[in-house]
Amino acid sequence: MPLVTSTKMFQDAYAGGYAIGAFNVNNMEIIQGIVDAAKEEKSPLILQVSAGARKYASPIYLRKLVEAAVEDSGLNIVLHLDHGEDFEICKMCIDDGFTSVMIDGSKHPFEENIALTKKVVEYAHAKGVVVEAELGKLAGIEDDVNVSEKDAAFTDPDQAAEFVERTGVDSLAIAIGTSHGAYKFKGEPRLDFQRLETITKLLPNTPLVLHGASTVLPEFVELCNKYGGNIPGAQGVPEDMIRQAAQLGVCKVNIDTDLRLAMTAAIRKVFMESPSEFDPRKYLGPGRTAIKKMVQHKIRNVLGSSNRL
Ligand SMILES: O=C(CO)COP(=O)(O)O
Ligand SMILES: O=C[C@H](O)COP(=O)(O)O
Ligand SMILES: [Zn+2]
Ligand SMILES: [Zn+2]
Repeated sequence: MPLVTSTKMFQDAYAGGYAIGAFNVNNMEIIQGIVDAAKEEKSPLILQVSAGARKYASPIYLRKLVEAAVEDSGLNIVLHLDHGEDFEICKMCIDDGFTSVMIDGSKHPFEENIALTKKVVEYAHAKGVVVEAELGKLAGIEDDVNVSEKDAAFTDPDQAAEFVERTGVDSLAIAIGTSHGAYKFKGEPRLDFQRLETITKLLPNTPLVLHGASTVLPEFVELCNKYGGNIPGAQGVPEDMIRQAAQLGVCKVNIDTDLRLAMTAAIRKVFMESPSEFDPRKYLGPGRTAIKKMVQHKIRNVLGSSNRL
């Protein structure tokens, strides 16, 4: 089985009202945990690599590990660049065999974002690679932010329609109130579902992407803290909101923080309970198992992508 693009995965997910998990990978244990879970759940899968991950593990190691995962699992897997910030990194990944890239031009003015995205789309499509772009600012929106500030940060539906039309991009990451990391909301979690519905109406059949979609399950924060961690006040996107988003055109759900928390909790537990242990396999192994359980939970209970191969 080869690396594949997300085109068919997204079509099926859109029609079925479920979403595909896009999980960030940084090393062998993380990749193995995720792929094992997807295999057991018979789920489509996107593995995504950030610039930071490429710097940490080196591009060739990550690519070869993902190739090994494809060969070993027999799964169709999408290899995706997460948050590519310029044309060069997108080109590098496309030339390197990635099947999907994100060009994140969201920090640029609208017209510049369009020009940059279009350039990546032209290069990628010529090589059979698909492209995700982003419109709107993902930074966490606090309760005391007023309506016009929120309007400026969240994705404008009319602009989204124009953006997709003019760039020919394959999927679009939108800002409706999520943010990266473990501290997403100060008060009650809230996402702008009305905005999401408007975007979906204006862009029927365009797969939407939700970044910053970790739930930050209290159980795992508590485990980290119990075993010597210090992560106070962490809060993520409730699982029901992810389910709701998947019904409204969101086909790709990005998850990194929840994997980090699961792995960290498991490793902390070994360190606390077995202080004389110093074989890395004895803590990286449980870390890998924790990743697998977390991904299995997401696929089965939140994203709805089990048995969708
Ligand atoms: O959006 C993400 C990667 O692009 C990850 O989001 P989380 O920090 O919520 O896991
Ligand atoms: O969107 C960000 C992802 O969580 C990746 O994070 P990173 O840049 O620390 O690798
Ligand atoms: Zn962004
Ligand atoms: Zn992201």
